[in-house]
Formats: sequence, C-alpha cells, structure tokens
Amino acid sequence: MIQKLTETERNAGLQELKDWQPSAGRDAIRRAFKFRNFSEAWGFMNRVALLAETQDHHPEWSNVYNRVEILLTTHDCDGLSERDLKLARAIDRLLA
Ligand SMILES: C[C@H](O)[C@H](O)[C@H]1CNC2=NC(N)=NC(=O)C2=N1
Repeated sequence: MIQKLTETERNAGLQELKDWQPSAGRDAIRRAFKFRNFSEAWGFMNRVALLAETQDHHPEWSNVYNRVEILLTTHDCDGLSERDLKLARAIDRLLA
C-alpha cells in the first residue's frame, strides 16, 4: 500500500516543484498551464496521458480552450504520495 508523504517530505516536494501549488482543501498539488491554442493544449494532454499510463498514475484535470489544470493526488492513500511528485516532475520535463 502506498504511503502518504510526511509533512517534511511534502514540504520538500513543494519546494522542489516550484510551479506546483498545494490545493486548497485537499491533500493534493495543482498546476495551471496556458498554451497558444487548443491544439497545443490537447497535444500536451495527450503526452501527459501517455506518461500517466506508463506510471499507472492518473491526473484529475480540466481543459478550457488553451488552458489545462492538473491536480495530482493519490486515491489509493487518499492524499499526496511520492507517485504524485514523480508524475509532476515528468510533466515538468515535458515542458522543459
Ligand atoms: C489499479 C491501479 O493501479 C490503481 O487504481 C492506480 C491507477 N491510477 C491512480 N491514479 C491516481 N491518481 N491515484 C491512484 O491511487 C491510482 N491508482
């Protein structure tokens, strides 16, 4: 069973992932993305979807035209885990 991050691990993760914010009211992190148009937003979502499948870890997300919002949390432990940090790092690398 996957473990929730401790407070120390959580803080270290948030410090490292500077573009991600803690989600208000949930043990989760979120990041908002803005692209030039829908096509670029959708292309990004496709790439994230493939990443999510390889990690067997899936985002909660929304898309409105050129904007994408991603929330990461781990349902299996009802909170933030190392799996969320791993997926967030991989998403950031897609854009680097
Ligand atoms: C059976 C399967 O491996 C699990 O249900 C995975 C799938 N993707 C998941 N994604 C997320 N975000 N949290 C999970 O706990 C989770 N669990």
